[in-house]
Amino acid sequence: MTFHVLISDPLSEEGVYPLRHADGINIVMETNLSEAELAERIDGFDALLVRSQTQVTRELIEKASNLKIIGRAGVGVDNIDLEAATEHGIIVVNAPDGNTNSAAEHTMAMLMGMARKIPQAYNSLKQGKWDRKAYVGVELKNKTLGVVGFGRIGQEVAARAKGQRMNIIAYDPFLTAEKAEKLGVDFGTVEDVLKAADFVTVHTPLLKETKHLINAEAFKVMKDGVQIINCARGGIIDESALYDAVKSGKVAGAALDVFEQEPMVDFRLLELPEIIATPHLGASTFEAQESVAVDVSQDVVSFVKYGTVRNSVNLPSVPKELMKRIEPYFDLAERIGTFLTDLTGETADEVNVYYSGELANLEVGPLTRNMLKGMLKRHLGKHVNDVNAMYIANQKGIHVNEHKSTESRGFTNLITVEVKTQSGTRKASGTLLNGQGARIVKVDDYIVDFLPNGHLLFIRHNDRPGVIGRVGTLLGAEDINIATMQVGRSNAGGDAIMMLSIDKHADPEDLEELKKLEEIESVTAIDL
Ligand SMILES: NC(=O)C1=CN([C@@H]2O[C@H](COP(=O)(O)OP(=O)(O)OC[C@H]3O[C@@H](n4cnc5c(N)ncnc54)[C@H](O)[C@@H]3O)[C@@H](O)[C@H]2O)C=CC1
Ligand SMILES: O=C(O)CCC(=O)C(=O)O
Repeated sequence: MTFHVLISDPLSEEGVYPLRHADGINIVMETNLSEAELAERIDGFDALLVRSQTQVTRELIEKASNLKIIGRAGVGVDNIDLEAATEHGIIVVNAPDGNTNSAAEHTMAMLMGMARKIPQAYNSLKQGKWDRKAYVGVELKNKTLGVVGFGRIGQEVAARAKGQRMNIIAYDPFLTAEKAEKLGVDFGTVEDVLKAADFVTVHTPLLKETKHLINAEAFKVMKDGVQIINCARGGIIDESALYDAVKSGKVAGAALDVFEQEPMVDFRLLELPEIIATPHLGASTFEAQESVAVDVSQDVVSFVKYGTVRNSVNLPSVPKELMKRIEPYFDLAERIGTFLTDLTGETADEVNVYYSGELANLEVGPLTRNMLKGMLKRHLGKHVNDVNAMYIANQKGIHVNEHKSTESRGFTNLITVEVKTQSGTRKASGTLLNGQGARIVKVDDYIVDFLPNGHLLFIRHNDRPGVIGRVGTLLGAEDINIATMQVGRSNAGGDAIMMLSIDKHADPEDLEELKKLEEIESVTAIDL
């Protein structure tokens, strides 16, 4: 089957090499589509690759009934509705490191260009003026650079600024005293940073919390004559507050690569000679563009070939080594989930997943997601996958808890899922037998041993002589052949179960006669 990829923003041709050379992938590059045209075209595509221009909105995602993966050739995913993607089970991948260097270099270029008024001087010179007095700058040496957002780019900028003999003070919620000391920077609160800095540079993502982080209040805290840079995202700095701060002389210079609205429509800020700007060029180098496009292309290829990705934004990525160890359990976990849904015939209020033996030492999140996928797909169909299984469970008010114990109960590995519903608690345990595949080894409190696949009948009955024979006869009368049968009981003459594997699906009417038998309490058909 061909996997169709739509590329809707310009990506480096070298960067899409991995896609072009993978079997079964068809690429369509259409980089001039309007929002409406894209919405018309999107259905039928399995993957969509974008940069920052294409707005991947909820409306677009809802029209994309085949979409499985969105690749962002870059870092910021604020142009993608992540919640809508997750809800629809679409993996979003980005390229977190490919443009770090370029963005840091661009920030330094903006810092130096701003401090020495290079764009302004160049413009003046081009107009035939030899004006040296108007373009006196300031040195960076011994000045303090305040870095707000000390992730990949913030740290790279700081390292370069130290080369200019600047002092660095940074704020990031993840920056600790120990890390700051190791990196040779001071650290403090946002306010500490804004107060101390001669130059401020922001390197956070645009989030609810960072929108207008630099606003009129923040400008008040800063030194008079501060200069400010935004090479991260438009909206982190409140543009209207910046305009006023520059006009009033509080801010002596600003260097902007990104804007609240892109492409820019309101050029008012650029009427101020103190402001220099570029049209979102932070990542626009041949190297960065090739690197980010290669990264997302490789993730799409890996998704098509192996179903795994490296840089998912809405699904925790699983290291290769871990993946090798837990992948064999995916199918078992999913089947236990489906088995329990059929067995209970109800939706769960609470699900407890117990991992024992060697699984207790591993990160088991991906297994829990696969189990939930199995559990939810019965009612929600193919729409559920491991990207949205946990999200959907939470949305539906199902509490999911993971528990681990190294005690192996005689098995080298064991997954036990306990489901609490309105009518009670049911559970099933499964294991992966070396070389023999998956087995369900316990249902409720009964020890069993059956393959979790095909057509199954779970029968609860009273332990009486002859009941097994009568079940066989009645199924025979319905032309249902029994392949295997397991029985278990609490005590002789007490509650008992039969686990039958049968050769074809049993319709409810086929089971009516069975249910009428005096000893039978319940009959549940399960198809895995
Ligand atoms: N102009 C351009 O072309 C480019 C812009 N970018 C933008 O640069 C930004 C940073 O990218 P990276 O450094 O790669 O990301 P990153 O994820 O490595 O770093 C972001 C840092 O911001 C911190 N942060 C989050 N909320 C914060 C808050 N309220 N206050 C202070 N810090 C906060 C995070 O803890 C994190 O350490 C992103 O917005 C990205 O989209 C990235 C590449 C190119
Ligand atoms: O695609 C681009 O050129 C923009 C890069 C960017 O802003 C990012 O990676 O967050």
